[in-house]
Amino acid sequence: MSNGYAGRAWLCLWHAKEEDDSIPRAITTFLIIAIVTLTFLVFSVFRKRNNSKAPLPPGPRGVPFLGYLPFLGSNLHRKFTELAETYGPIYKLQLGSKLYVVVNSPSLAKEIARDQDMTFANRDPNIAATISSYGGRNIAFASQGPYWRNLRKLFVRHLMSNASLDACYDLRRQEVRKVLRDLYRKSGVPVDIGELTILILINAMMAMLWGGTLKGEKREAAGAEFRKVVEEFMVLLGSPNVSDFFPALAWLDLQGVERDMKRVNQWFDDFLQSVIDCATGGRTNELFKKEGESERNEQKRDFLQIFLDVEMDLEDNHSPMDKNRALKAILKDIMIGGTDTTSTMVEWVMAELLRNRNMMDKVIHELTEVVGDDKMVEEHHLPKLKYLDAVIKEAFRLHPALPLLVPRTPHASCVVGGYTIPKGSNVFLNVGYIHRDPTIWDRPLEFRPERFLEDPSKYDLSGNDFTYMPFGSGRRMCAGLPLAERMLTFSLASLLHSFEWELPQGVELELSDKFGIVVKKLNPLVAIPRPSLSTPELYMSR
Ligand code: HEM
Repeated sequence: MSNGYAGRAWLCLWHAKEEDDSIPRAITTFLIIAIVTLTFLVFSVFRKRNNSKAPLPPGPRGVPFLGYLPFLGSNLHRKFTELAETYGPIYKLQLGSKLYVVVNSPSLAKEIARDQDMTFANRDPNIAATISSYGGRNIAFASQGPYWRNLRKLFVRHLMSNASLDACYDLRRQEVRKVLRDLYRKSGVPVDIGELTILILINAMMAMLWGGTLKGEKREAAGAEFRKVVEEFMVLLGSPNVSDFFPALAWLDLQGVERDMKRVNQWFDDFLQSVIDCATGGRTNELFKKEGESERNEQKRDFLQIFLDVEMDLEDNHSPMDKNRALKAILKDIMIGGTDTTSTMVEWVMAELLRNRNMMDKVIHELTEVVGDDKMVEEHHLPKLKYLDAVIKEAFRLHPALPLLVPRTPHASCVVGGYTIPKGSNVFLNVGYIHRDPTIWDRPLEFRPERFLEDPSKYDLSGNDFTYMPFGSGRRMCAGLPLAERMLTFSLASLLHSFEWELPQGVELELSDKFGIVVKKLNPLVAIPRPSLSTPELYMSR
């Protein structure tokens, strides 16, 4: 019987005389209620089956409208760890109108980053990231597809290859040597290690990006300005923004994040454009003509020059303007993705070594053996520094710069660990938690580099072992790993070989951290350098 027919029958019977029709009327009413209920039940079961057989992951309850937002606090990584203790290997959080899923076990991380890597290969950039990436058009935030694939291929093949990195070694070495010279002059004076290393990283990155293009004072001036801009950029990228949790309110830009990011981004953009113009000797639309070629320095091939010479296959649109934008997006990927992360790790390693003097002694002993105290560190020494390598790996385990990686977004609903992860949700791989899991690591809170020496082939940084992945894993893992490894080890080896480091008198070293897009030490590390090389002339070498 259709609902329309049942409805008409019920109306007829209802208007019949009460005394004649009370029984049929009751039966009909009962039948109609039964049919409507049955239809509703069948429909909801059918809908549930159609959607998925698996439930959503468990998770804490929030409050109406805001979800779990009021309970998150400012140290996201610690809150996520606390929740993992209660809800287990996978849980969900409703934050405003968005659903977040946190994964806390190696086996589920493998399901995401290997078994279903393709499904989870998208990102959902927040508003600040969307602005800074030209609407998700850089490597870090582009959705997977031909554009992202080609951009990443270009980056990895042409910039991160051993040949390219060897070709620009001289450019980054000069920057490290310059800092060592300055430090020599400041011997005995307390130094903020974080400030020192971000300076090394920004100057070295700038040298590699356009060091053969922009020289001398122009570059020095740009370095100081750049540091301020990169800092502001990182704060804006990591700020919790109401507009991200409630897209319907985004037009109000309540915290002004969108406004501020547009301003900072404009500075960045103008600067990059002027460097590109300088390299090409022409305007944007002449980018891929070879007019500026004669002025280029072929001896020191910077990244910009490598890029300008490469055929860019960006698939969707081949207009010169688009290539120009892709180029700027990649330059930003390197400046933003590569400087703060690497310098933060230098600071963590130095802090752990200053706290564990016996390990510091072992590192110094190894450097003396491999390099000699009458020489400066060179990149060819690095593969022989096995103990320093283990110290760095252990620092990545206990203090991963991005303990939640960069969230991934599935392009379709799927099932992980028996739970549905809906399309479009944001998925965090909680690497910080996995790296301290006592079921995986013996005495996980101890800093013990020896664990990486026991079986050196077991752990590397390439994300193949899901118990250890400070650079992520799968197709979205860090694209800059080869450069990060070289820069981090070279900077640390140079600082530790050229100087003895000690804490200022009375300073108590503690290792608490603070959450941000990169997790840093809460209190800056301050230490005093004293020259340790055999002759002062070595510090003056270039
Ligand atoms: C110690 C230094 C660094 C650490 C700890 C680090 C860590 C990471 C992590 C965890 C991710 C996300 C991986 C994922 O989602 O699975 C990432 C992505 C990325 N990193 Fe790094 N990174 C470092 C240095 C660098 C450097 C030096 C560069 C550039 C030269 C760089 C460029 C990128 C890019 C472009 C992405 C996005 C990849 C994509 O989405 O396809 N990173 N990095």
